Amino acid sequence: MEHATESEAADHGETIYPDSAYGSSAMDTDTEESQTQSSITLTYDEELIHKTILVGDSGVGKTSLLVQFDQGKFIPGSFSATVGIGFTNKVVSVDNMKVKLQIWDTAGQERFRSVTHAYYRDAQALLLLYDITRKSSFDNIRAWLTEIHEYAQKDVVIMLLGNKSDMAAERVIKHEEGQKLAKEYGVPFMETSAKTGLNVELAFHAIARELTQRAASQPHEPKFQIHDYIESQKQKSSCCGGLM
Ligand SMILES: Nc1nc2c(ncn2[C@@H]2O[C@H](COP(=O)(O)OP(=O)(O)OP(=O)(O)O)[C@@H](O)[C@H]2O)c(=O)[nH]1
Repeated sequence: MEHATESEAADHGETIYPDSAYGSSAMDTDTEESQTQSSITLTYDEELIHKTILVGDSGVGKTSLLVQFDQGKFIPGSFSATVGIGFTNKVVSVDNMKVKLQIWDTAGQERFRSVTHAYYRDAQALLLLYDITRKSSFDNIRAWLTEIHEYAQKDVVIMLLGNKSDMAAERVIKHEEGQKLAKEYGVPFMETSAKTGLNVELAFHAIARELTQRAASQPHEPKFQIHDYIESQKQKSSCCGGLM
């Protein structure tokens, strides 16, 4: 099994999340409005912690998407590949309930694959990203899905995201291609931009809502329809802003 060391990270000029593979992380910011770990202790129900993992090829924008969701900003400039794995906690509201998303950001590079596989089985949701300007990242989605089916829980919620939608001039993967692939695998799909923030909140809120409804619903109750929710919220946000 490959392990990332700090000296290895320094050699490659990469970002490392110290000790994150063993349960703590430099990225553990535990925020709704950047709350600290201690201030949040009593504000959420322990049962409503949902583990979500970001996966996809190196450079598709996983870290950037998480930073945009957590801090509402995009840091342009040189690309610093993730080493190993790190997590960020973020509290979101679902129907007036506080729900904590523990979001694991994985390294897309092949050499860290065995490290990240170990985290799949605890994940309740998985955001699978490709870059709309890089065909290879889209072509690799099938291989990612094969891995996911091998290592993750059977009922894991998967969402396909075509990131970097702001880069219209460099686009090589059409929106419809992403939609078609997602349909083939029966997973929800949307295009996102970690730069402009397009659909970033929506992606994470849809996951939070789906997992919360699953946790709370009775067998006879109608199931939450994540596809319908995403479509309705896309329409709302293009007209009025804000998530319901
Ligand atoms: N224009 C644009 N650039 C983006 C977007 N998302 C990420 N980038 C850029 O793409 C590069 C890679 O982004 P990262 O977030 O580091 O990619 P990653 O998937 O976390 O990469 P690994 O850590 O190696 O797995 C960086 O230079 C980002 O600034 C986006 O939505 N739009």
